[in-house]
Amino acid sequence: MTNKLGCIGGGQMGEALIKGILQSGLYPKEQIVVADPDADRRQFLEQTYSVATSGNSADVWLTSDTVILAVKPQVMGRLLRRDKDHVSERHLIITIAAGLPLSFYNDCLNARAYRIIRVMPNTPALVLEGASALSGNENVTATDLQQAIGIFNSVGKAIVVAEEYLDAVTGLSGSGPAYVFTFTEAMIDAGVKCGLPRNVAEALTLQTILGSVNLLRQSGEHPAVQRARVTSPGGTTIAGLHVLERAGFSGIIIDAVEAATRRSLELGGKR
Ligand SMILES: NC(=O)C1=CN([C@@H]2O[C@H](COP(=O)(O)OP(=O)(O)OC[C@H]3O[C@@H](n4cnc5c(N)ncnc54)[C@H](OP(=O)(O)O)[C@@H]3O)[C@@H](O)[C@H]2O)C=CC1
Ligand SMILES: O=C(O)[C@@H]1CCC=N1
Repeated sequence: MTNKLGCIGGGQMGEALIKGILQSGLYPKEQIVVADPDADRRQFLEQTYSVATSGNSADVWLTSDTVILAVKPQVMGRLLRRDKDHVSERHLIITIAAGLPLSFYNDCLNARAYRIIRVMPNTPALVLEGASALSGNENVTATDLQQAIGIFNSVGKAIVVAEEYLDAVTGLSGSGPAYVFTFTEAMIDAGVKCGLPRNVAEALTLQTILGSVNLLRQSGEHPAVQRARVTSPGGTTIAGLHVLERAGFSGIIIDAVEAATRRSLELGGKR
């Protein structure tokens, strides 16, 4: 047992997980190694997080018992077929790639006995507020699952789901931060359009979103109940909500999550 955590792919999500894991203290920097082909990227990761890096993913398999696969789904097959001689039963393989089913990994590695956990995290892991759902294959033990839950709980909240749900998770919470950022940007612009200085619009928008989420969490009430409390008869809110619903706001959000879920299924070759 080396107890090292390896990450193959030091891009947006690899970095988010490393930063979050270091911040949480789950692994010290000495126990983390990251592989990425881009020398500038490796230098950035070394300088920013003081972790070891390598341009060759084989180094990660050699030094680590737990390996997070954080490369794009489109390059995963090539990577696994190239690295398969370095992979063994001692590895706990954790993949965060969108769409690719657990069966894909065993097919690429020509093996049935590997312990593989598929996870869909999201970028708020950077600030320890990530949302992750995960599912393991038939070889995964309760200890493996606890280890993966520990890693993703260290950067937010992790839940175990049946694998069949992971494409919908990808469409909802994996891609979700992008919808929230788009909504946030639109709210800020709306404040500016209505005459607020940009910094005022930004501060009010961020606090409104944060406060609304905390209110939902702490009250435990359905969003519709809280929405009704904001909406005075004949008042301002109903005027705004009328415009949102006439434009199909709820339907657009549902369509977006459904489209992203469909794309995840496509990436996995299911449609
Ligand atoms: N971004 C997100 O919000 C989320 C992403 N994911 C999943 O995480 C994975 C990574 O996504 P993301 O971080 O956004 O993508 P990025 O493109 O930012 O990161 C992928 C990194 O992997 C590197 N890479 C490519 N080939 C290899 C290789 N053979 N060995 C080691 N590293 C390699 C890439 O280098 P180079 O660019 O030089 O090729 C790049 O730095 C994807 O599978 C995605 O589906 C999951 C949840 C959320
Ligand atoms: O856009 C993507 O494909 C990845 C997966 C979920 C979030 N980002």
